[in-house]
Amino acid sequence: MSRNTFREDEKLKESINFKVVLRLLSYLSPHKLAVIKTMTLMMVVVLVEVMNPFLLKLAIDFFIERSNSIGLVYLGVAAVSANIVAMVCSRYRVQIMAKVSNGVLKKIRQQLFNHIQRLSFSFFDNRPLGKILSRIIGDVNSLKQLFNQSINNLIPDIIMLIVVIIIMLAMNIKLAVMSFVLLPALVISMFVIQTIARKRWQKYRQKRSNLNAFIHEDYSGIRVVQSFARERHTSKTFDDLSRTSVKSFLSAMKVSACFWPLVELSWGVGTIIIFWYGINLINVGEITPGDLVAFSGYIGMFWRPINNLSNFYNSLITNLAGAERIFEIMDISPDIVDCQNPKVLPPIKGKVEFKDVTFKYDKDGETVLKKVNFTVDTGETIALVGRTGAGKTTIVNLLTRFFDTSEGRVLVDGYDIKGVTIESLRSQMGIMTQDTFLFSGSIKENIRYGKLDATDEEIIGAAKSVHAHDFISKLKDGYDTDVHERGAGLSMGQRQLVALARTLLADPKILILDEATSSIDTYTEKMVQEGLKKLLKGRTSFIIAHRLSTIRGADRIMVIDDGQIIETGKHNELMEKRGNYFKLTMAQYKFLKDGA
Ligand SMILES: Nc1ncnc2c1ncn2[C@@H]1O[C@H](COP(=O)(O)OP(=O)(O)OP(=O)(O)O)[C@@H](O)[C@H]1O
Repeated sequence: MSRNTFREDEKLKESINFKVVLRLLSYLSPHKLAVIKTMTLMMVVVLVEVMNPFLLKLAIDFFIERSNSIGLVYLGVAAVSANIVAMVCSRYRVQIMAKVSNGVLKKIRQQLFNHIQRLSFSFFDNRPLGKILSRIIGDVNSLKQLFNQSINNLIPDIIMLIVVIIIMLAMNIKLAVMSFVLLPALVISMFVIQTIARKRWQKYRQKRSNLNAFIHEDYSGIRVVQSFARERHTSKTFDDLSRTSVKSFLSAMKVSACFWPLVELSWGVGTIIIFWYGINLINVGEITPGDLVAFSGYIGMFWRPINNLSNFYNSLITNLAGAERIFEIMDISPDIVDCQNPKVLPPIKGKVEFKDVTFKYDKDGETVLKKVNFTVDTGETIALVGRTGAGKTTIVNLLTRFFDTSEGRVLVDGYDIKGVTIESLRSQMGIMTQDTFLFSGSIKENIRYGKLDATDEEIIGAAKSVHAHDFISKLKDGYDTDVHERGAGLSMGQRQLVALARTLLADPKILILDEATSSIDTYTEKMVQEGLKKLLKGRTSFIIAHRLSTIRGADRIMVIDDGQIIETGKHNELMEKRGNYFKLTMAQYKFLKDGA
């Protein structure tokens, strides 16, 4: 999936990629038995269908002609019975296939979901969420059509076509050849129509995907849209995208609509030719009237699979593009993975070391951290300060292995974090950022996310520690109060208190608070700081805060500038030094004073 926004069309493939076809087919291998069953049932259906015109010929030429009504009744009963059997087989076949195709799709969707969850931040940073969603939902659904069509129609159609051609040739070569006269012209026109239509349908998909991406982006940023009163502006963008999408739909429809009339015309003209030529053959005694009636039945059976096959070809190309996009995502390896034979990080104490750490987000991009060195002892509280864009968040992103160092090493309790499993590393860390995300569900469930087997007492204990208990108890349903996705329904400060309780419940040995308390008012923050003080005991913690008043009590303050640590010390030491920290503090103090 290419990196883009709702303004750009995704690149789509034009030809059939057989590797993709094989990869798709491999999903059927656990269902071999079901596929064999379906094929057998389909053969029965095809056999009965092919038999019908022949039975009609028998009825006309043998029984009606000789006025043998008893024979006719027997033949009728046999034909009806055979068709009932075919109907039952057909129904059973559809049931089996529905089960198989849904099983396959469930597996693909699950694999895709699991895989995307493991992908690195950079994947999500570079792709609109709306487009990712259309992969998981839209593209997987389009595969359903492909699976159903290929197993339900493709094989029976091919078998039907071959059998019908053989029967027609066996019945009368001249009449058969006459039936095929229109075929080359039709195949060429179908091919032309399908090629144009396919391109247009692809265009429509691109436009629809852009529209999805825009809707998602707009709704995610709805607060910004409304606060700037930009509804009219976004409605216009929506209207433009929607109009383009409808336009591309209509343009594709226009071409596709030519398809059926063409087939029906060929079918009709073909049948007229057969009757005209057939009557001549009857007159010279070369065929019987029964032969002609049977032939007209076979001609329908001849055109139908041709039409289905060309439809299938079209759908194959269109839907394969969906499959390709799915596999393209599945083939993206996460940037951050466990090394070969990783160790499981044992329960840690919390010592952290950065050794000559250099880092760039992009290979050719700017160096964001330059040979950073520091050691943090177990239980120390470190504050990272510095102007915006200095590299503070990047430092903690490296510690949590959301990104890997470009050079140098990060050690936790002496273990190089690249040598241990990501799960054993991150499960011992608690990370809280400013954009607190709460899931839909009760407050209790949200706190329990930190420790899935936590008891109610533990949950309440954690909430009390961060002073969240008071406000939660005042809510109508207390801890069972429902919060909506992202925490709507709670104030920003309340959301952060819940998130703090969640993080503390996880009992991490290393705690990272990245602007985590920025939305808590000074009074609440004071309480939280009290609670945190108790809980930070015995934990190594990194606090990033622009509000310098919040980090005064830190054991050590590291001032970051341009990817380097330029000052280190306690608040008082740094203030006395009158260096960068002093300047930052004074600037903030002046700003607050002027603002007041
Ligand atoms: N995902 C990313 N891809 C590319 N560059 C990034 C990415 N994240 C951050 N950067 C760049 O890295 C530099 C350091 O960013 P970082 O987020 O570490 O700064 P910060 O000190 O935490 O800033 P702030 O106080 O504003 O949060 C910035 O120049 C930023 O533009």
